[in-house]
Amino acid sequence: MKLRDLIAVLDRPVASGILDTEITSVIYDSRKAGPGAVFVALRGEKVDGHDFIEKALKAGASAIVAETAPPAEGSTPWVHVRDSRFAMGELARVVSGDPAKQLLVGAITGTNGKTTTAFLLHHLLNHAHLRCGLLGTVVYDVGGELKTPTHTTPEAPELQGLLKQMVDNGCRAVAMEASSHALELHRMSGVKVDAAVFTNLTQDHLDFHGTMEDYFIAKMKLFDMAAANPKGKLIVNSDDVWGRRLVDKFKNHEGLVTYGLGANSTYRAVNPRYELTGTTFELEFKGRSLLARIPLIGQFNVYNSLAALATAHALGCNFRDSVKAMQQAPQVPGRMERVTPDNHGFHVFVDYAHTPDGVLNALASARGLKPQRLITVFGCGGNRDRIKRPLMARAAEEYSDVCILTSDNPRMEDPQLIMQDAQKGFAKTSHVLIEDREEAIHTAIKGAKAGDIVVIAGKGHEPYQDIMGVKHPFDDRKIAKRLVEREIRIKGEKRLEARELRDQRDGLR
Ligand SMILES: CC(=O)N[C@H]1[C@@H](OP(=O)(O)OP(=O)(O)OC[C@H]2O[C@@H](n3ccc(=O)[nH]c3=O)[C@H](O)[C@@H]2O)O[C@H](CO)[C@@H](O)[C@@H]1O[C@H](C)C(=O)N[C@@H](C)C(=O)N[C@H](CCC(=O)O)C(=O)O
Ligand SMILES: Nc1ncnc2c1ncn2[C@@H]1O[C@H](COP(=O)(O)OP(=O)(O)OP(=O)(O)O)[C@@H](O)[C@H]1O
Ligand SMILES: N[C@H](CCC[C@H](N)C(=O)O)C(=O)O
Ligand SMILES: [Mg+2]
Repeated sequence: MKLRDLIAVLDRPVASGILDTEITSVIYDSRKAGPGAVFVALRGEKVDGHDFIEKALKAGASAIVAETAPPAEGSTPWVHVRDSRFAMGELARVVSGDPAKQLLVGAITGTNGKTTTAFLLHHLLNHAHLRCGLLGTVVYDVGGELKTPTHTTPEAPELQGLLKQMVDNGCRAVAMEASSHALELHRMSGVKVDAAVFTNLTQDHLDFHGTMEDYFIAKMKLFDMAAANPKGKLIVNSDDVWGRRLVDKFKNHEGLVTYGLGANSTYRAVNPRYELTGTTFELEFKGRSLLARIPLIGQFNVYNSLAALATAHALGCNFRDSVKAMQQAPQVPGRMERVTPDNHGFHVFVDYAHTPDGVLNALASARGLKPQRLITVFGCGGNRDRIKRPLMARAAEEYSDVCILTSDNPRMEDPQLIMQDAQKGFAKTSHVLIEDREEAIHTAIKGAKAGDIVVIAGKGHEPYQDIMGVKHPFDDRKIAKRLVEREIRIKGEKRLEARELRDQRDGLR
């Protein structure tokens, strides 16, 4: 496509140089530059992409998009824009042929529950024979082909490329997470959103957004996008206080639907029953009531299921069929994932709770299963929101009988200092500090007795531990399974030894 045609989509660009240049890709990293690429200079948190324009050109980039005017001399194709991140979204969309136009786009935002709801929606849409892609924290599925994610919501050029692959692979829909970073940084700009879903808003990412209000404003952008689509649907958790603000803002929008456990929701769950193997509840909708069963644990998964069901319905799936299909919902990797066999004496769950509210919800769910004792292993990530650390400790001890505070991904920080930050939130004394995460998990499992539940929170599906920028292989689920098997073996051996001793003693009598 010619640069001239491509930039027609931008708002008042100031272009110079040869505009008939052929453009085949949009990039924002000079190290990936080559012929056919338009390099978009982004002002970053660490460096300024404008400082890499020369490098991009030397590497063969065909054109530049920048927030600065071109140097006086030179004939480089150059497009001067007001906001290069926003421009990048539009350019990436057009270069990829606007794939979202050919897909039903269900996008989920909120502090917690995005991944789970996206997985559930993906399941329901596939079940309704709407071949569906999935983009989020755990996996990118572009229609049968799986990829390891770089971000929860990737940068615009990658995002548009993935959507295009979905279209090429015959997908008709996509279930995607819209992170607040992505919304703030215009990674989704230009994407046509058919259904915007709001799960909840609680404290996280204040290092990036500064205040809860700004964090909320970032999330709200997804709803402006859906509201701009004449067929757009807005699906909101009306039990959440921030959700109610969304409801208020869009109360006159005909695509607005709500869900929750509260009395006035469009989709409402009542009488939930929580068991080790799943949850049942009655689902009320327009005076009808259906019995729903999900193989997922905890009240928060009732919310995630309601969100997915309401969205699938809004996107045209048969409601009754979807409710039935929820019985076969997939286990979301690392979200209250049980690693112990059904008949085991105590149970171990691996969960991704890494916010105060996430921890509270995960542990409340475990409590709902009525354990003898609840043993929690958790830590806080480095180089991220520091304010949440003591709040996570507070949340952990609220429901736990024993808390083992350990290291999560310390990244470039000292794990001892992160733990000290968190420790300030403990009001009681029933906690232990063990920096080595494997040792912490081992201590919890060794100490667990029949009837107990161990929750290992924070890293869920992550297969690594990020220490000083190096990702060391580390998987809570694999480690917990291995340690449980070891305990079973040791206990078995001890029982055998005791029996042999008894037999010997009896033989001696
Ligand atoms: C806070 C944040 O989101 N940062 C994003 C931001 O990085 P940055 O502002 O620090 O960029 P920078 O390193 O200063 O570089 C500025 C520009 O110079 C360019 N550059 C740099 C060096 C060079 O040699 N050549 C060159 O062209 C870079 O490619 C970039 O375009 O822009 C980068 C490129 O556009 C992103 O990759 C990066 O995501 C980083 C990796 C990240 O960790 N983001 C996380 C926090 C994130 O986005 N998380 C959310 C999920 C959050 C949730 O759980 O809800 C997500 O969607 O994944
Ligand atoms: N609806 C919910 N409300 C509150 N907590 C939830 C909800 N759903 C999940 N959680 C908790 O939050 C954790 C993260 O869930 P999930 O991965 O689905 O959310 P997410 O929004 O995608 O998170 P992230 O932004 O980190 O990717 C879960 O492991 C669980 O402990
Ligand atoms: N999406 C989350 C992941 C946190 C996972 C946790 N294990 C940590 O490292 O803090 C974030 O970027 O804050
Ligand atoms: Mg996620």
